[in-house]
Amino acid sequence: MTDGRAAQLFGTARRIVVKVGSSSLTSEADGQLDPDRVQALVDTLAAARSGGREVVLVSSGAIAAGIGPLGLKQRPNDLPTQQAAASVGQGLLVAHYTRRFHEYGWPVGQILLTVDDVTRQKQYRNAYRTFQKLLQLGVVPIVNENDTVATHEIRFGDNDRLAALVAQLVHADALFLFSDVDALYTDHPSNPDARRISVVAGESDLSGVDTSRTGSRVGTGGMTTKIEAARIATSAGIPVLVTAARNAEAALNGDDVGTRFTPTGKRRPTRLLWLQHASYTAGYLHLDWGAVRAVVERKASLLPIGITRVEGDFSTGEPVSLVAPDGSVAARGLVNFDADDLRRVIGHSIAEAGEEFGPDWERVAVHRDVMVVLSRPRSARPVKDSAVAGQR
Ligand SMILES: Nc1ncnc2c1ncn2[C@@H]1O[C@H](COP(=O)(O)OP(=O)(O)O)[C@@H](O)[C@H]1O
Ligand SMILES: N[C@@H](CCC(=O)OP(=O)(O)O)C(=O)O
Repeated sequence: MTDGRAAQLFGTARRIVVKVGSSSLTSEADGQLDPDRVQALVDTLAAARSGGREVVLVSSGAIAAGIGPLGLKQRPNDLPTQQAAASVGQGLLVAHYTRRFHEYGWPVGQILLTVDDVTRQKQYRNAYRTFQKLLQLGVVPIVNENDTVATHEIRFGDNDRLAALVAQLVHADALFLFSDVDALYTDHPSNPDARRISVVAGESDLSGVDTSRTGSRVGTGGMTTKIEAARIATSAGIPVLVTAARNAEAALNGDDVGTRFTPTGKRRPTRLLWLQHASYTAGYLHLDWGAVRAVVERKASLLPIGITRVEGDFSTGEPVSLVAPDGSVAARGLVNFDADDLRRVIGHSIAEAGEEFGPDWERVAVHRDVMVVLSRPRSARPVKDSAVAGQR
């Protein structure tokens, strides 16, 4: 895709997901919600809505908005206080948005999501239908993680990845990630030698880019989570623009601002994409190499005979990771057995399982129709992948 075309895509995208970070909604002095910043963002988004575009806003800032009313000095670091601050702040945040959008005649609807809502098939479908209905009714959905009930194990923690999953979920034409920094740079922007990267067309454009320093006092994840979010969205064919919230109008117009991530994958039906990028896995099925090859190369269903070990305490229908003997995750899928039942049949053929336990047991462990093979095998235990059942 040429640069000009990519730019045009952002200017013409009809259904857009806009994510705004805490750093863009708060005042630098005290980290508390800044109504003027909220107003400036709403001015731009309401204009886009009035121009016929469908807007889904993923807004951080609940914890920041709770700082003042709770008399806290700064953003809390411990989970219970974060949950309390989010509980107080989320209502205030949405009240601001409701008032501002109302001035332009647009109703807003709050959607608080947990990891389960975008990882479990039934909840995913349910969330999809809710978004569809809201958009059909002309509502601007305002999304945040349900921080008040999220725990360390089952938490996105940052809204960047959540926004990418929401962009997939609603089949967005483009995803905008608004932050306090105007683009991705080759190094932390405080380094005078850091240069803006205007287009990322693939992984090679990211080689040598340093995002190790985290960002603002109130934000989470810095640029690292934005790049990960961009990977998720672009692999589903959705272009991503990272820039500062103050550039929102220019970004929505398709002007040359920020960093554009061009699609790397084709637009596909989203039925299984959530599985690929789900942070939550209910358990791990350790496979022998024969089973890995069958699943990855022949796109076959996974049979119990190819499983050497079952880890976790999952129920039928939950997402599990399929782990190769070298520890990489080769695929993810919805498991066809409860963990304890699966332990009884691993290493056996389907016929043997049927003979021993009855015809109900004659089934594959993970059917290929509910499995995604990962194009980039992942380490079995990335930080976010540690939410194994048993801790839940
Ligand atoms: N290579 C880089 N290019 C741009 N920003 C970077 C880079 N590395 C780290 N950062 C930091 O990432 C921050 C944005 O992330 P974050 O504070 O989490 O924002 P938000 O709250 O908008 O999600 C920037 O303010 C900047 O300090
Ligand atoms: N869900 C949290 C946001 C987490 C967070 O800080 O995200 P971000 O500012 O986007 O890096 C909140 O509303 O406070």
